[in-house]
Amino acid sequence: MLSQPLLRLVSAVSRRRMKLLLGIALLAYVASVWGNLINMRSIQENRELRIESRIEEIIEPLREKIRDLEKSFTQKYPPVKFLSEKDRKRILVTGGAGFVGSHLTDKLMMDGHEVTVVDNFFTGRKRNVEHWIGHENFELINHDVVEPLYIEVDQIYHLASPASPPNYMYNPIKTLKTNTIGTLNMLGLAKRVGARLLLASTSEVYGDPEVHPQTEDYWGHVNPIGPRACYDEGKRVAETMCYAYMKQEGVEVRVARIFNTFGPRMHMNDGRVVSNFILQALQGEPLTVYGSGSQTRAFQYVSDLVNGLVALMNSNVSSPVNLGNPEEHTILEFAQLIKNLVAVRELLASTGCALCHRCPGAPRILSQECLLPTVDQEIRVSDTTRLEWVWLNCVSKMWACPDPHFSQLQCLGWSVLAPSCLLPAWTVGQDRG
Ligand SMILES: O=c1ccn([C@@H]2O[C@H](COP(=O)(O)OP(=O)(O)O[C@H]3OC[C@@H](O)[C@H](O)[C@H]3O)[C@@H](O)[C@H]2O)c(=O)[nH]1
Repeated sequence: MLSQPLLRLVSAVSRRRMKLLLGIALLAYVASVWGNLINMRSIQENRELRIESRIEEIIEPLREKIRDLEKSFTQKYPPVKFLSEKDRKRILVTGGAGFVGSHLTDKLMMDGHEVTVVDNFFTGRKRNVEHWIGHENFELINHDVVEPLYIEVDQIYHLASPASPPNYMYNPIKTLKTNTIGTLNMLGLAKRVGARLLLASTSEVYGDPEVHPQTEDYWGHVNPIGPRACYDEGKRVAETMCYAYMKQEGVEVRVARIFNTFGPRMHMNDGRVVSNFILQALQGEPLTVYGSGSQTRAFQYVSDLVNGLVALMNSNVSSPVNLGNPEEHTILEFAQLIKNLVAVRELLASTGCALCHRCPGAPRILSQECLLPTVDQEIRVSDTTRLEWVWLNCVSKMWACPDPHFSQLQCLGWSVLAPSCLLPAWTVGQDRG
C-alpha cells in the first residue's frame, strides 16, 4: 500500500505530464495547420507561376509580330534639312499632289519648311505625296480652291488647275472657276495673312504667238472663244488679279509663265505630247504628229522648273517671268528621237493646223544672287540627254514586261494605265498648233 503523500505526488506528476502532453499535441496541431497553409500557398504560387509562364509563351510570338509590324509601318522619309524657327517657312502649295506640285513639295520639304498641300485630286494623285504623309512638317488637305481656305502661311505657291489640254477642256467652266475664283480666294488668303503668292501661269498666255521667241513683254495672241480659251484666258485673268491685288492691297506677287515640262509622275494619259508619244510607242502604235510637225516646243525637266519656281518666289522680281528651256525642237524632231530609240512602226502626220512655235527666249538673270536654272548651260545641253535617259529606262523595261497591256506598270514614277483606262483621245481638230 502506497502512503497518502506518495499518492498525491504521483497524481501531481501525471497532471503535469498530461498538461505537457496536451501542450505538445496543441503545438503539433498548430504546426501541421501552418504547414498545410504554407503548402497550399506554395501550390497556388506554383500554379500561378505556371499560368504566367504559359501566358508568356502565348504572348511572346504576338509581341514579336507587333514588333515586326511596327518596324514595317515605321515610315522612312526622305532626308529633311533642319531649319531654325527663323528660317523655317509655313508654305501652302495648291495643286501640290499634281505632277509639278508634288516635285515642288518634295523640294520644299527637303529644304526643311512646313508644307501644306491642298488638292481636290481631279488630276492630282495622293500617291505623288504619300511618302510625306505622317511627317511632322507635312499636311495634306483635300480641298477645292474654288472654296475659301483659312490657314496661316508665309508663302503660297498657287498651282491648282488642270494643265493638259484634254484635262482643262474636259470641263471648261470648272477650269475657268479654278483659275478665277480659285486665284481670288488664294489672293484673299495672301492679303489676310500677309503671305507672298506665286502664280503658276503658262506659256499659253501668249496664245498662238505672232512673235518668236515669246519674251515676257509680249502681250500674246489669244482667241477668247477658242477651244483652249478657258485655260489661256483663265490664266491671263489670274495674272491680272495678281497685279490688281499687288497695286490695290500691297500683296507681294510672283508670276511664273511655265513652258512645256516633262519628268517622272507625269500622267501617261494626260494627253500632252511627251506622254502621248511614249504611250503610243509602248502600245506599238504610230506616233500622232499633229500637222507637219514643224511646230516647235522647248521641253524642260521638272526639277529645273521647280528650282526656277523657288528661285523666283525668293527673288525680288515681281513682273512675270518665263520658266522654260530655251533649247527649241520641232515636234517632228522629238518624234524622231523617240522613233530612233524604239522600233515604232510609223509616224502619223495629221492634217490639223500646227504652225505654232513656242519658246521662252533668252534666259535672264532675276537678280545678282538669284540665277534661274534655265541659264545654266549644263542643264540646257543635258535636257535632251535626260529625255533619252527617262525614255530608255522606262521604255526598255516596259518592252520587257510580259503583260501585254502594261496595266498599272510603275517605272521610275511613270504610271501607265491599261488602254481601257485612257481618257478620250486628243483629237487633231481641238489643237491650235
Ligand atoms: O499627240 C500629240 C500631242 C501633241 N502634239 C503637238 O505637240 C505640241 C505640244 O503639245 P502639248 O499638248 O504637249 O502641249 P502644249 O504646248 O500645246 O500646251 C502645254 O504647254 C504649256 C503648258 O503650260 C500647258 O499647260 C500645256 O497645255 C503641239 O504642237 C501639239 O500639236 C502632237 O503632235 N501629237
